[in-house]
Amino acid sequence: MKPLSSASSDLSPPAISVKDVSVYYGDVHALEHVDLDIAPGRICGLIGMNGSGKSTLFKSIMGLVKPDAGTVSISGGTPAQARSNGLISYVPQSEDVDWTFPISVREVAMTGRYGHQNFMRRPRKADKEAVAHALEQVELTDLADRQIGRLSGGQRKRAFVARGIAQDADVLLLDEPFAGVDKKSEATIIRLLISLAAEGKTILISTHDLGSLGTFCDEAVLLMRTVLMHDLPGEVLRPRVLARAFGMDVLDGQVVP
Ligand SMILES: Nc1ncnc2c1ncn2[C@@H]1O[C@H](COP(=O)(O)OP(=O)(O)OP(=O)(O)O)[C@@H](O)[C@H]1O
Repeated sequence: MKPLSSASSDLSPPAISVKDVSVYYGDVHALEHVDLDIAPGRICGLIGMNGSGKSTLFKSIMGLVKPDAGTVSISGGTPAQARSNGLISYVPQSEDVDWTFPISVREVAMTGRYGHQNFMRRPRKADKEAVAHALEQVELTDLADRQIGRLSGGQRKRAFVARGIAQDADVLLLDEPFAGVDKKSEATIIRLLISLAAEGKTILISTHDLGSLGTFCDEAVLLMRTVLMHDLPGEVLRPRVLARAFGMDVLDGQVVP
């Protein structure tokens, strides 16, 4: 496991940099003064109880929610620049996806190639090869032509991970990719994340599965509207820290909603 390094080298900016970000939904203070730097090539686990602001943080990093205060940068640029340059990919929570949309698994993965295509968006050989490779990696080649809604929970998550791989994004955000997912899909996703990080990709992943987090993350962040702790997983996952953050909601290493 790599040691925690909050700062990147002087030459390269952090892959993800969140500076004093606050987000309000009316009178709900979802995030307050969040500071977080993640260096390139790291896998960072994001934990926090329900409503602690994890999804809001992802959406702020993606530029889908505009912070009321503070700034976000992705490899030194704005989230909008990162999105239009295909630098960042997002696996949203299942509830945020319209599963009835008439799009196949292959087409979902192909949306990751939009940044590589011209305005006509006609897939070229390189796009088709990247998608085929991504589907193979997530073990969905056999289901490539199936409508996305006709997949299991784990297969749906893997389809979105395939989109990120096909996109060749530098930064991957995964919002609870293990929720409702079988152990095989979870193991496939974890294996892929480790190999993507070894290639230099940066990964921020939220999960309620605290047991698995310690096995593959380089660092962990405990969020409760603000960053309570950012350290090695072994430090953040200490029972005393978790008991303070989650109260009675930690049972056998699992956060119970
Ligand atoms: N669109 C919205 N409008 C109003 N309030 C919102 C909205 N989205 C989130 N909230 C509120 O903001 C706070 C943070 O929500 P968020 O979804 O970011 O938390 P979370 O940590 O992802 O939760 P969970 O673990 O349940 O997914 C909560 O109090 C939530 O009720």
